[in-house]
Amino acid sequence: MGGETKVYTLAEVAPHNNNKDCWLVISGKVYDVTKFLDDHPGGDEVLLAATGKDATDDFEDVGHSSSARAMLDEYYVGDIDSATIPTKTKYTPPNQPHYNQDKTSEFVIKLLQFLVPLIILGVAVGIRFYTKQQSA
Ligand code: HEM
Repeated sequence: MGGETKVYTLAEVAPHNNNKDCWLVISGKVYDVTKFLDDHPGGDEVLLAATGKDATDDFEDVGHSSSARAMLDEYYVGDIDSATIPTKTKYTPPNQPHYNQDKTSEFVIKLLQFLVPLIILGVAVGIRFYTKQQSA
């Protein structure tokens, strides 16, 4: 009976971002929560703040109950074209071997900074000791 699932782009969903018309994207699905705004135990502001983006993390971070999850069906209007959701910025770790190499030379420099004055001091004390002995 029902027609095909409507697939929305994020650009189509994003304008539904006010208290007269509020759509959310959660776990790949689009929900029209306009009628739920006043009833949401977490308040309407958090829902409005979660519009225009993938609100999955916002929804999950709250740890919604299973009854809250069951309510989702009621507001379902279609699916989101996931290609239109900007992917999360991938963290690319710094070049590891190079980074390690840098660390090693940093360590050697620190060690030298510590050792060189000690060596100079040691040599100076040695010379002083030696010359004192000779003149005595
Ligand atoms: C259609 C989507 C949503 C539905 C059906 C929904 C439903 C509910 C329900 C039933 C509760 C009561 C506690 C529970 O049963 O878990 C709740 C609490 C809450 N919701 Fe949502 N929620 C939705 C989306 C969101 C989003 C996108 C946010 C954004 C952060 C959010 C934030 C909160 C917060 C902060 C509470 C806690 C309120 C409190 O305990 O004081 N909700 N929600």
